Amino acid sequence: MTDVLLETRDLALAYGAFRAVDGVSLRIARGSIHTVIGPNGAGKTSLFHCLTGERRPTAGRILLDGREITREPPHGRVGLGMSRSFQVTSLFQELSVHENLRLAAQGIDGWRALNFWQRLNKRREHLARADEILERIGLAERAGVAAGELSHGQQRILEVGMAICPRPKLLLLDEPTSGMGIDDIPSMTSLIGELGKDHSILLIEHNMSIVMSISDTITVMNRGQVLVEGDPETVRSDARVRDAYLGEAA
Ligand SMILES: Nc1ncnc2c1ncn2[C@@H]1O[C@H](COP(=O)(O)OP(=O)(O)OP(=O)(O)O)[C@@H](O)[C@H]1O
Repeated sequence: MTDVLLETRDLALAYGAFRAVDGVSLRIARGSIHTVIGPNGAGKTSLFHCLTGERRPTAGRILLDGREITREPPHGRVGLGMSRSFQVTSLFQELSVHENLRLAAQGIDGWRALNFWQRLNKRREHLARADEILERIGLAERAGVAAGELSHGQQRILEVGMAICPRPKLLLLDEPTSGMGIDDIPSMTSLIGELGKDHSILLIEHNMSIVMSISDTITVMNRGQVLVEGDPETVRSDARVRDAYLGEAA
């Protein structure tokens, strides 16, 4: 085992002649919260899509735990321990909060192949996992409510809970606070900070106060490339970062 959980080497994604991701080399340390920021159009979402397997990079490599996954399809990456929460809501709206979590815990067990007793044991395990996650994400009191009845912010929190149910090696979060009301943002921030204690997380986030308060490492992208990387203090005080964001405002 190395300390680097996810690595990209000279990763590129071109749309026609335009290189949205242009030679990005990242090293995500095991056990860290690593955030990618950058002005609009910097290439963050394109990078994220390469990592999840939704987009095939035009050049470069991706390694998870030292294993090449560059050509692995999205479901293969999930099987290898990468889990993501979605920007668009992906819950079963009619099912209860608890049932959504149980289904997520059941995830990739492929339990149709198991015998009856194993199935029963697995079911107990999944129920226990759902209970544990309910507590962890602070939705225990809403366990029996249909997911569709939750506030938007609570739905986003449930999505993160579902993403951690199968005990992923790496949790990928794409703008978990997008569309959230100001009142819900602190719960999401503290949830991610809390999860960072025993998970490795790659986060894409616009909200600077969140980024600065919970990240161990920040990679700043600009025009498809890595502009600066370091801890929050280093990034905050870097003139190139200020210039990139000022350029965006202009
Ligand atoms: N499917 C596509 N076809 C062509 N160009 C695209 C496509 N998707 C994104 N782009 C372009 O690639 C560049 C990077 O976009 P991307 O969405 O990755 O940036 P981003 O950093 O996530 O931006 P934002 O913060 O606005 O979401 C932008 O100039 C965008 O217009």
